[in-house]
Amino acid sequence: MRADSWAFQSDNNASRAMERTRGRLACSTVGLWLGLLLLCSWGFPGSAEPRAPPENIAIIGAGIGGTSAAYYLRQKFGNDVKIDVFEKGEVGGRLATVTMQGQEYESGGSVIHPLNLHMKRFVKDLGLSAVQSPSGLVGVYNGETLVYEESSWFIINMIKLIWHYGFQSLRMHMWVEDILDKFMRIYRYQSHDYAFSSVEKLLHSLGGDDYLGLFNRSLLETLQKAGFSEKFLDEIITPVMRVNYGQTMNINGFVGAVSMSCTDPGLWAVKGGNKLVCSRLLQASKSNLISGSVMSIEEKTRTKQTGNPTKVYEAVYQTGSETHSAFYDIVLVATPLNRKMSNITFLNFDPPIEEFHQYYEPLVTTLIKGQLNSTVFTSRALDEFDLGTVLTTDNPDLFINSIGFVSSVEESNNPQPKADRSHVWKIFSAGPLTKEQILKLFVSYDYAVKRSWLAYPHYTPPEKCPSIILHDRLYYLNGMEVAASAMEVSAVAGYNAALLAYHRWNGHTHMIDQEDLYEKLKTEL
Ligand SMILES: Cc1cc2nc3c(=O)[nH]c(=O)nc-3n(C[C@H](O)[C@H](O)[C@H](O)COP(=O)(O)OP(=O)(O)OC[C@H]3O[C@@H](n4cnc5c(N)ncnc54)[C@H](O)[C@@H]3O)c2cc1C
Ligand SMILES: CC(C)=CCC/C(C)=C/CC/C(C)=C/CSC[C@H](N)C(=O)O
Repeated sequence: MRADSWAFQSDNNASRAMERTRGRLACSTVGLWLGLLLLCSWGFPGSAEPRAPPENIAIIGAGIGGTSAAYYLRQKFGNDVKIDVFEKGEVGGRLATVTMQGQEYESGGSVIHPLNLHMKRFVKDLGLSAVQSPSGLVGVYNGETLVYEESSWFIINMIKLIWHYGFQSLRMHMWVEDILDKFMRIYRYQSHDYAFSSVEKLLHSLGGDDYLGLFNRSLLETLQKAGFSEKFLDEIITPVMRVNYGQTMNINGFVGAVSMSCTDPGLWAVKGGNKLVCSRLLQASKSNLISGSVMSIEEKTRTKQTGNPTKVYEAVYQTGSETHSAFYDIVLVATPLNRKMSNITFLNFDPPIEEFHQYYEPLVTTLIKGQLNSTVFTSRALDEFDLGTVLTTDNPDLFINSIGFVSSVEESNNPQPKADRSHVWKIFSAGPLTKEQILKLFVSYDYAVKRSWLAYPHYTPPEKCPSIILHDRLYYLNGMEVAASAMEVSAVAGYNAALLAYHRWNGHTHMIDQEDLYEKLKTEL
């Protein structure tokens, strides 16, 4: 009510009324100030003045997941927080190279999709450059013969594909494109700072129940229901799953689509090696790299300089033969949690943090410089053999998943064979190759280098992804690999965990697990 409306009343009434008004105004002014004070200390919804940042954050693992999380945590929390990144092996993790005759070759994560926007952005912002991945002709071998061979003539290829499989190849392409389009919604959500507390909620936000359904059903079931023929699935889809994930069509439909997207043109890699992205992210985030293995995490109460008792996490870690410990306000676990890969114990949590038993598929990468014995695959002589990659069908007699020629991390074009027609070839197999097996594949060879991996989750849908929030301020990134394992997915997981940690620290609940984000953000520029 406005005070001037009382001016027409009698003096007494007016003065009493004025007093009442002043009283009310005083009350409401006090109320207003109190309200303002409270809002300042709690934060305005939406435009929050963040609470003081955490003092110390730990990230366990310096692969692409951990280093991208460090980068985004720095952006969100600013320069006052100390970020320690623990790494028990090499920075890069599953992004790694092997050296042959002074040249480096990718032995882990190799190819990046042209629409992997986080990786693209990293390369641009961190002063790196991209090289095109080799795109030789592809053939499919079933143990007896090449059941499919690509031609260098686009039109002949189309005719061959339609002749063998009708329009299934085109339909497959459209199916993958739709899934990729929806995946790309995550970039919009993340650029608006939205975070998700579970992988299921993230997938659901991308495309609703159908999208989540992809993750819960096998690729085989999904594609059979969609009417793809057994011949097409055996001769085209299975070989692609074998080269990319070393598994069959029993993997989930989402990772199946991610794998199929590797048949798109324009795949690329980072000049000098993909692992450079990780070391540059560490530098750019001004993190402190600790070369050590984290053994346990336990919640403790500590009295900080302010005198207030505060809950923190104690990380016990080993560097060489020495054991140390340090305290953190927030911890991000950026490595698969299983005994063989990270062996981290969560001590005295109530309720206990569950043990994860995700089985990771053993896979061996062998790089060989030599002259291929093309007669293994075809009766044609080597000088008529023009395939750059041979994929294989699901035949138990075959001892390789694939073989393909590769270029070094410095080469920017398709590798040229040497005068003796020798190339560097990369072979994926479930186990290490014996000398006899190598001699079967090569007429002669100069060098062979192998690297064994626990490469990807063994996919067995329907699956439940581990929670991203393991405890109050303790986060887990690699549950996302249960949906699909790829560099870009780890970068998405790293960004999501950084946003989640930031919003939960500041109480921004409205930025977490928003429903219908796609619709809500449609009108935003
Ligand atoms: C052979 C192979 C080929 C691949 N090809 C591709 C590809 O072409 N394209 C693609 O996109 N993806 C590919 N991938 C998948 C991709 O490499 C991974 O999805 C991605 O690199 C995983 O990154 P990450 O940071 O989540 O995990 P990791 O890279 O595994 O990082 C985890 C890190 O944590 C460290 N660590 C573990 N425990 C501890 C501990 N207790 N204390 C301290 N440190 C610890 C590890 O040493 C490791 O460095 C491939 C993977 C393999 C193995
Ligand atoms: C996340 C999205 C939408 C796309 C990523 C596509 C991609 C690059 C997936 C990687 C799949 C993978 C694990 C490939 C391993 S083998 C790669 C290559 N054939 C090689 O020879 O090294």
